[in-house]
Amino acid sequence: MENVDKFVNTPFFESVIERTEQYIRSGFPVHFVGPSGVGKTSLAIHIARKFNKPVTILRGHHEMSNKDLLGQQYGYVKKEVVDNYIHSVYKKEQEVRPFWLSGELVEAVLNGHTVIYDEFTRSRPETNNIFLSLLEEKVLPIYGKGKESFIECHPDFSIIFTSNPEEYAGTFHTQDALMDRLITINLEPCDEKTEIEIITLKTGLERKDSAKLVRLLSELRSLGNGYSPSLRSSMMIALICKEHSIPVRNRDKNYQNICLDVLSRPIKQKLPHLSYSSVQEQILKEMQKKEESK
Ligand SMILES: Nc1ncnc2c1ncn2[C@@H]1O[C@H](COP(=O)(O)OP(=O)(O)OP(=O)(O)O)[C@@H](O)[C@H]1O
Repeated sequence: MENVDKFVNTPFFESVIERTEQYIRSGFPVHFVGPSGVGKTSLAIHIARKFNKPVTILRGHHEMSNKDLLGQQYGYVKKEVVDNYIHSVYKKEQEVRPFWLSGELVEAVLNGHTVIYDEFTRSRPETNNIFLSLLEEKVLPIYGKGKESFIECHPDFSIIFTSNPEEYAGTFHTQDALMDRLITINLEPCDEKTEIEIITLKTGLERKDSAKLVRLLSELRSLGNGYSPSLRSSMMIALICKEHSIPVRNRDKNYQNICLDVLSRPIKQKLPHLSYSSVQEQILKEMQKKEESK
């Protein structure tokens, strides 16, 4: 689908985009924090493109190490020069030196890329330590490469971090010193109008059907705490309905089944005291309520 990568911009995003651009142009790194599926990565990519520099995306994970970011020795290269120009003289010179493969962050720092470090709290704090000097002193320390111990940061280099809130499974507590260097913006879930726009544009579902789906999701989100089911869930349902010509009608059995399959897990997460079947009853009850109130 042609609109898959398109960022849907509505008044909801205007202020945060403007502020982020200002902070970055003043040389400060920005950090978007928010629940899963709220649109942090999409927003970061959209803003990063505005700087007209190559965009490097790093994705944090438990196994990420300094070697991934900075590079590492990757075997050896051997150079051999044989001089046999005069028959009676045979000279051979050999040079063996370690082959260094630069990490992605090095390229980005040297060449002034805009970096998105997505889900950075999924990397270990000790891995993220290198950002302390990069963000403050504008130098990147290079370990294990002999004499050259740091590289200077290109003036165009900028960086946007994203993360889920700390209580999310699989995230590490970030060192205060790193948090202190970032401007952290808490991303709230978008408003209904924006969600309808995103679904309509990205899945091709008719606007009135997107609106119906978003209303149902909003009701279900108001049960329990937190932002769930996410925008990802509404897009999944919309795309399946669109591609298989399933009517977005609360009494339609196929539509009900898709909603139950996609929504039961996230709703159960919000309402852990309920059994799986009670969660499904709750979803169906909400769907019936909507149908009656039409
Ligand atoms: N403004 C937008 N325009 C178009 N699509 C969007 C927009 N915001 C979010 N989306 C879509 O919603 C889905 C979730 O967005 P995204 O991956 O950016 O969320 P996230 O907050 O980074 O999630 P996670 O924390 O799980 O990585 C994606 O399919 C994305 O394309």
